[in-house]
Amino acid sequence: MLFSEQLRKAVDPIWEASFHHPFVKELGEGTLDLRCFRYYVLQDSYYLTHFAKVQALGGAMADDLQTTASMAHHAQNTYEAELRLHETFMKELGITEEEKASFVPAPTAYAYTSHMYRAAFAGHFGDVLAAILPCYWLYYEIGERLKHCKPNHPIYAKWIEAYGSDWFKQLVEQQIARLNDIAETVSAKDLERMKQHFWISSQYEYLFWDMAYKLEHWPIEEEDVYAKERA
Ligand SMILES: Cc1ncc(C[n+]2csc(CCO)c2C)c(N)n1
Repeated sequence: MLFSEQLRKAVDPIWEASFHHPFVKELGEGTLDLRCFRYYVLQDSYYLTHFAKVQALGGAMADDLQTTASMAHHAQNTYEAELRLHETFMKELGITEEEKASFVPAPTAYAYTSHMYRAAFAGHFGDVLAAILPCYWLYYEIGERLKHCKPNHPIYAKWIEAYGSDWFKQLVEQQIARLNDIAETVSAKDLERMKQHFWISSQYEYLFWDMAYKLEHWPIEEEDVYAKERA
């Protein structure tokens, strides 16, 4: 069994939980509360900024120049495809500069991005790839599942379109193939560590939906901007 297949099997219950999370289901149905999506877009912009940095770190850690160049290209892609999409959403949702300036990463967004840096710190390029692969792969599977949903909210339809597209499929396949190539060359101990990064990232992907659905916040905050909305 390919290393990627072993990983996919190990996280199946976690990914199933993501597929059935109310955030994902309601996004597909178009019934998701816009406050949750708005919150998600802000937290995800923070996440993507760090994701691009981790991709660039991975590029710096790669053994060959082709992979370095490819990872740098992927980092640019995160900016061009996803962060720009979020910028459009922010405009459409009327998120103000003031709101952006007072942004605070939520506990889960902070923990998830920290996990990716920690994986990078663990050793080699394979660690980085294993930690970032669920982001590509899970979103691809969600995109495939939601592809046929026609939520009557244009923002949700645009989100689904982004992840259900063919360019995205190629991106995911390329990273899976890369991970399998690396798996052939590293030790059993390395593979175990990579498996753990993948598993933890999968758990955080689930937590990320949950964070947005519940408008998660730190237990003690000077000014809780979401307190009024939760009340
Ligand atoms: C929490 C969270 N996880 C995964 C993605 C999806 N994603 C993030 S970077 C990347 C690769 C380059 O586009 C992909 C697919 C997201 N947006 N937010």
